[in-house]
This record gives sequence, C-alpha cells and structure tokens, in this order.
Amino acid sequence: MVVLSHQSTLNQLFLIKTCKPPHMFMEVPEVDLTHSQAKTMIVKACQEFGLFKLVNHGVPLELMTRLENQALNFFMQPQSVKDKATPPDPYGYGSKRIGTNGDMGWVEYLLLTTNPDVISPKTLLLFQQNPQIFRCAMEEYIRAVKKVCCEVLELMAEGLEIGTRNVFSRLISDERSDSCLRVNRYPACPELNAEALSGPNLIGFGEHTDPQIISVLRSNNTSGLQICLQDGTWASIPPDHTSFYVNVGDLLQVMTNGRFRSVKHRVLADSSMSRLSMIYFGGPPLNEKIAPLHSLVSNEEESLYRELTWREYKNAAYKSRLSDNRLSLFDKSANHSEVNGETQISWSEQLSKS
Ligand SMILES: C=C1C[C@]23C[C@@]1(O)CC[C@H]2[C@@]12CC[C@H](O)[C@@](C)(C(=O)O1)[C@H]2[C@@H]3C(=O)O
Ligand SMILES: O=C(O)CCC(=O)C(=O)O
Ligand SMILES: [Fe+2]
Repeated sequence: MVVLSHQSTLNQLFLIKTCKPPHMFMEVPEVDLTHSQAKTMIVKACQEFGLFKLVNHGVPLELMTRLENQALNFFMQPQSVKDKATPPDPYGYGSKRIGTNGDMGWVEYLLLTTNPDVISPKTLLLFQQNPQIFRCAMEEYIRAVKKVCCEVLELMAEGLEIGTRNVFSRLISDERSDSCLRVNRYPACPELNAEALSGPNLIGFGEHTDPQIISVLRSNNTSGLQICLQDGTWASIPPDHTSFYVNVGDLLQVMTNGRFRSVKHRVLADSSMSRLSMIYFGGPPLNEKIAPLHSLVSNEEESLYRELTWREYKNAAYKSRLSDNRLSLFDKSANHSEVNGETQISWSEQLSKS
C-alpha cells in the first residue's frame, strides 16, 4: 500500500486502485486549424472520441505562458495567504474541494468568470501582488481562446452540414455568454513514487463530463489527463504545452442529438511533476434554450433530449456530484425507464425530491 506522508484520512480519499496505463494514447486525433479538411476531421473526432488536439491555432505561446506564470505566482504564495482569498462560490480560489457536494481531488484551482464586469473588484482581490498584470494576461488570453473556440464551432457546423454557420458559435460570442476560465494546479506527490508502476493512483480531478458546450484546455508538459474511450477503458492524453485539447461538453451532445460525445475525463496526479492546466469553458447565455437541432433530427421521435435552458441545466449540474450522469435528466428515454416491469426513479427525480 502507498504510504502518504501525512497519512490523513483526506489523502486516502484520493486514491483509486487502477494501474497506470503503460503508454500514452497516441491515437488522439490531431486537427490543424489551417487545414482544408479541418471541419471533416473535427466532426470525426467529436463523434468517435469527443476530444481532439488542436494545432496551428494561432494563439502565441507567449500569451499562454504569461497567464500561466501569473497563476503560478498566485499558487506559490503561502497557503495561509491563499486561504484568505475568495472561496469558490462558484468563482474564486479552491483547494481539494471541488464543487459543493463532497467531491475532492489533489488539486488547487482558480475558477473565474470570463465576463469582465464580474471579474473586477472581488476577484481582483485574489491577486494581491499585481492585479493589473494578472487581469491583462487573463483578458488577452480569453480573447484569443474565445476566437479559436468560435472558429472551431463554425467548422463543426460546416462539417455537420448545418446551413447556419454560426449556430454554435453565436452562443459563445454573445456578450451574455456564460463562460468561465479554470486554472488547475495538481501538486506533485512524491509519496506515490514507491509503487508508481503498479500501485494506486492519486485522483487530481475525478471523472466527469463538462456541462457547457465546449472546453478548450491548455496544460504544461505534465501528463495526467485521461479520457474514457467508448469501450470504457481510460486513455492517457500526451501533454503538449503548445497545443489545445478541445472537448465536447454536454450541451453540444444535446444540440447534435448525441452525434458528438461529451467525453468523460479525469486527471491523475503525478509523483514528480506538478501539472498546471487552464481550461476555457464555453457556455451559452443563461436563458438560451438548448435542444437537438432540427437538421440533425429526422423526426420528433428521434430527438433524444428534451429542451432545456442553460440556467436549468447549470443549476442541476451544480447540485450534482462530479461523476453523476447529468444528461440523463434530459434524456427522453432515460427519465422514466422501465426495467423488469418497474419504473426506475431517475437521478433527476431523486434530485428534485431532495
Ligand atoms: C462537483 C461539481 C464541480 C462542478 C460543479 C459540480 O457540481 C458538477 C460539475 C463540475 C464542473 C466540471 C467542469 C468544470 O470544471 C466546472 C467549473 C463546471 O462547470 O462543472 C465544474 C464545477 C465546479 O468546479 O464548480
Ligand atoms: O485540469 C485538467 O487537465 C482538466 C480539468 C477538468 O477536466 C475540469 O476542470 O473540468
Ligand atoms: Fe473537465
């Protein structure tokens, strides 16, 4: 058994008994944003994996590292200083606790809204040393990543042969778009070293799908991200600090009527290197009605999901545990399913009763 230095019960919570996959998963689809066939490659990847690596995206490495360094400056402060920062509600600084429903991970993070009006006073208190430099780095990064995100969403619409090119991107470019930026730091955990190849792993961020439309992730060169493949096995994604990994979120699965997979993913901590990731979560305005697009549904019977607003879905998601299947709430077939002649009470019904 792995003996963690502090031996706290808390640490035990983060251990899972899977063996580390021996190899990196090298079959992750790679899409060159400037390639003439990018739209076809994106659609294929989103159907098969729900994730792809994006290269030639045009965002300068310097912009990424500037924000990364600002975040590291923040994380390197003494814990007592960080603990005085805004607790995540949901925005702010958090450590080990993810969300408010009991999920824990070997991670500390900043969760920030991308809406500049909301960024201002409260969040800026987090960055005591030089708030303006942090703010500037963040705003420039968000502007660049949002542009890439919209380009990708337009290629998705084209690839799916939906007449309206901006059917997805308009939801993110809308000034009321409810998007956010998360910066996660997974500290190295040397205590894992002894049994690194066969022993249990340390969960940095437990398995989940992202509730929004799309997520654009950039990390340093430390591995840890894994996706769940269609056969249920976990595959380790090779890190690349110059590229983005783009993954499908729940709302995009709904809008594409299940053609795109909102991919289940998780992060494992490393014994020797800390991982720093920055994820842009593209969400629509809160009042936006989300439903399968008509052009992707041949008749009403084939529509897999009922209509929802992002507000409704977000509220439900934030009441759920990380690994819950939140989409079952809006899955027409799952809600009142009968198994062996008995009506199953779905997770959503349990939720509304609680
Ligand atoms: C346990 C939770 C954390 C989370 C809100 C939730 O109740 C379920 C979804 C979680 C998630 C996953 C993707 C993003 O990291 C996130 C910001 C989001 O929108 O949904 C987190 C939420 C969070 O950390 O507050
Ligand atoms: O930190 C990472 O690499 C991924 C984290 C993640 O999936 C999330 O914050 O939703
Ligand atoms: Fe995620």
